[in-house]
Amino acid sequence: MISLIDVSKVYNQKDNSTFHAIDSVSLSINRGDIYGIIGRSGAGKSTLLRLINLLEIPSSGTVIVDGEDLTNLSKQKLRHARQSIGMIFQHFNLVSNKTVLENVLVPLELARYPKKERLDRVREVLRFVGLEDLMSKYPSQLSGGQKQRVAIARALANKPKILLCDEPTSALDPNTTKEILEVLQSIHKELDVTIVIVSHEMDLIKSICNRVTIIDNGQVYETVDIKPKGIVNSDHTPDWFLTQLTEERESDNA
Ligand SMILES: Nc1ncnc2c1ncn2[C@@H]1O[C@H](COP(=O)(O)OP(=O)(O)OP(=O)(O)O)[C@@H](O)[C@H]1O
Repeated sequence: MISLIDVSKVYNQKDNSTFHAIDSVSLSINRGDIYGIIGRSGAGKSTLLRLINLLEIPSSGTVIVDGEDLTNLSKQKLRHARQSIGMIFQHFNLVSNKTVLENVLVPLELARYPKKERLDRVREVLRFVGLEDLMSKYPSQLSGGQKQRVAIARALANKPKILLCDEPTSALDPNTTKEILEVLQSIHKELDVTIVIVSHEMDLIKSICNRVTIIDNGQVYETVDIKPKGIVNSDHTPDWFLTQLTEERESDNA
């Protein structure tokens, strides 16, 4: 589904030296994978993800998505190919002065989706993420989890085959993280979308990914197949918080 062949991304530094953010990376992601990319801060995870849809143009190497060499396409053809690759971000990247409905409309307008069918499609994807009732709200009126759902709906609008997720739950609490992971899992199962997730959170990666690449210093350190553990139930109720805060005090007093 996705092949990166000997891909590098080199940045020019202010002192005229060069920095290899991604250094000769080759990897393949199969159709149907929930593929994790993990590594420490600055390892190159986000850069690698953005090379898959050419948000970052590789300095060298080849990026093949669904049989098409993206590195060889004209701007217009690349724009078209990108419609089958949705993306979500840590901080949601919604347009603040547009409503939920208008945010989800944007990619449909850009893709020249048939005008008469746009509203139905917006409703359909918002229903899928459970937000149909909030269509006329603005992002500032939503919780973090709701904002990420809108971002997911926007990413799904053009019926992508691949969803790229850059730290999708890093700005969310454990309860909301669980909800978003469940949405990602249903996208994978029900819509047959291949998912690539960048995260530094080991629990997240272990819960839903079936294959994981560890990135270090811009290079592939190792790729492993794993058995996803399932999404942990993190029902952090007020009682849970209280117990966490007081159990140490009680054992100190014992
Ligand atoms: N536009 C840029 N110009 C110069 N250097 C860059 C640019 N973008 C990223 N880098 C550098 O490339 C390296 C990899 O960055 P990247 O954001 O991909 O890492 P990461 O693993 O996602 O880190 P984090 O987990 O902290 O987000 C970092 O050292 C970063 O400073």
